[in-house]
Amino acid sequence: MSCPPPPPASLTLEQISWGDGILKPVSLSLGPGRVLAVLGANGAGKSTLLRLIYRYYKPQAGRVLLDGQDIHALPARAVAQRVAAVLQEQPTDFALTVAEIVALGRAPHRRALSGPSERDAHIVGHALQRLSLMEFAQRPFGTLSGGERQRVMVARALAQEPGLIVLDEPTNHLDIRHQLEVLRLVRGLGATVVASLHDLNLVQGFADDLLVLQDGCALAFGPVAEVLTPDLVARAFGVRAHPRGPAQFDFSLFDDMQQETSA
Ligand SMILES: Nc1ncnc2c1ncn2[C@@H]1O[C@H](COP(=O)(O)OP(=O)(O)OP(=O)(O)O)[C@@H](O)[C@H]1O
Repeated sequence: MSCPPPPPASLTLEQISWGDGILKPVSLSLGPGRVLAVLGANGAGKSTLLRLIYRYYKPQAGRVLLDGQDIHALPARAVAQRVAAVLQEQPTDFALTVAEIVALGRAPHRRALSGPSERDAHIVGHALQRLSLMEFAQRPFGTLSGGERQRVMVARALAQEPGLIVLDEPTNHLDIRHQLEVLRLVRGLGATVVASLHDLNLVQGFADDLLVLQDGCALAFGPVAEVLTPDLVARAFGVRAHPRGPAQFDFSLFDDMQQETSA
């Protein structure tokens, strides 16, 4: 059964602010399929911004537009059909199996009181496969490692078939191979993506655009290659960015390397 991917969403933030200065007015526009990384020191306002985008918070002022429509003028269910969030907080219902957690991603698409359809089961199976979780499908979620749980959360978002996927530090708990795999997978979904990251080295190769926050203010926004400069790193994080020395490595997946070698 083929499942055409959902169309990517466009996202516009119009002067959104929250919490009496915790997030000061931020504006930006992302075209369908763009990947935005959000960077900033601890407490800069990244999670707050993400919560406004996935409709967990309502802006104190301003609007979040999804495909041109204010998300607070839309029913919550309509937003849930278009926006998936992968959060740092994970489900506490540890008794559910991995397959059951991933199947929760289908909930916004189901009619009240109706059970999972054949298509739902297919999409859940596909999401488990893409995150290499088939062997864990019947394991209780609570028995998984932190990294395995994080992959389950990404699989649940995938099962939701979103047009916009919001991820709060998606590489937390992941070893270097799974970090690269998850970011490549998220990038390859074709959805519009907003992800907060702490590792500056992961931004290049993952994101098209970069938003840097500092003390709740947008310090910079634009294409990664233009925005991510030593000067910006110094201002946002208070550290000096050095060119890589001989004991430093850039990492890539083996199949990426094979493609590069055969190119
Ligand atoms: N509900 C709240 N009430 C009061 N202060 C809050 C609330 N939510 C967030 N804050 C404060 O707002 C600031 C921004 O928090 P936020 O979680 O958005 O930062 P962050 O950039 O995601 O940080 P980190 O990298 O540490 O996860 C922090 O100083 C935080 O303590």
